[in-house]
Amino acid sequence: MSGLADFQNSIYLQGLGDVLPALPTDLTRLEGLAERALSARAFGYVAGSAGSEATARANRAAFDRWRIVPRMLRDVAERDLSVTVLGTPMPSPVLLGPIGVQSIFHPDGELAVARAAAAEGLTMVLSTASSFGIEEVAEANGDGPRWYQLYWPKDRELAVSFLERAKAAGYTALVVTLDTFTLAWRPRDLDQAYLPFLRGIGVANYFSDPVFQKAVGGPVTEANRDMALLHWVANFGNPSLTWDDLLFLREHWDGPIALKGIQHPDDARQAVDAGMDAVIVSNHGGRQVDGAVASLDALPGVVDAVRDQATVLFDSGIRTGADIVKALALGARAVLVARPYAYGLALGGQTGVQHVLRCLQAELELTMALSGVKRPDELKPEILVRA
Ligand SMILES: Cc1cc2nc3c(=O)[nH]c(=O)nc-3n(C[C@H](O)[C@H](O)[C@H](O)COP(=O)(O)O)c2cc1C
Ligand SMILES: O=C(O)C(=O)c1ccccc1
Repeated sequence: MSGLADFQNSIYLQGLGDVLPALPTDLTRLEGLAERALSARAFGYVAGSAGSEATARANRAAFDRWRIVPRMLRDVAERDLSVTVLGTPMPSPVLLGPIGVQSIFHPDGELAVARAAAAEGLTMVLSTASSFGIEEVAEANGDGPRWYQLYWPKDRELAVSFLERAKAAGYTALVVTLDTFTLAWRPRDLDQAYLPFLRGIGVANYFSDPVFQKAVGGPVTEANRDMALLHWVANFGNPSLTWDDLLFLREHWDGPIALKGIQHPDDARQAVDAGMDAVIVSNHGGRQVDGAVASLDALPGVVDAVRDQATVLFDSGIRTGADIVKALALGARAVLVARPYAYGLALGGQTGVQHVLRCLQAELELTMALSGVKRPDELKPEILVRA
């Protein structure tokens, strides 16, 4: 028995005093509960995907087409899920993926998530589009491990300022998201004509930035707020970036860099050629290209292309411990989870996020052990069959 699965025992023991878990332990049920807890706008924003949402469905269906074949009598008494990813030690191969504008889910937003991540020792990836600033979130995260996700703005000076602030605030690795230089066609948000940024939510890092402030004639007040929001819209994403631009990032960030949003093996190879440390196989949880390949189906090709020349991480569609087993078996070194912890945040603040993280890790550990696996690096494609 190891620490992660102790969570299971503690639940049963609390039951002896008639205390039940505050939230379901089947994390696939959280979305339905969050729908009741959140405003229609906030729920549509988090649960929604691009277009007909075919990619989001494909992400889930891809997990279901792989099945685990458990092995017996392999002495799994001593289990160890810890890994080190891009220099960051982790108790299990699970990270909190970047999610913007978290204050629409809970007033404490990223601060609650930063505290939850630190309490569990897991790495959080802070979005550029956070509702609280880089420095405030770092403070809430304390000694917890943290990475920074960059939405690369048009203004290079602003990009450099974000990187310098993240470095100074103790974020150790950089995640550069490539698939969202503009938001996709998202009917749930369009039908409600809802974009949080235009309401001034999710722009904290911009409004607090000295370079941004210089461009809008000083600190953002009521007087220049509309102008500042228009400047945000004009600057948020940069559709003209190419592979050559990555050199600029390398020059301004001296830690590890991961490219997020990779699906094609050739793009993965280009990332390696550009000296990147990692790629994150992701289709943004189906929120960008409707009708795209399921992220899990894209994973083996990327792993094959990269071999051991870069670290391969994975996200999009992870909801259970078994999903994590499948992604690791197909070659991911670790996974990022997103919507499940946003639902935990909506339903229970910091405690809700910790519930999600504990359930996922306990279920991962138990599923591995019951399948005959003690450590993440023992997970190989051979443990899976096609359904
Ligand atoms: C509400 C919401 C906001 C997001 N914001 C960001 C973001 O700011 N930066 C980013 O790189 N990815 C963002 N993502 C994408 C996630 O990091 C992740 O790639 C995706 O949601 C993974 O799929 P999952 O939700 O099925 O776990 C966001 C996702 C959601 C649901
Ligand atoms: O909503 C998103 O998926 C997302 O990644 C995003 C994009 C712009 C700002 C904040 C979040």
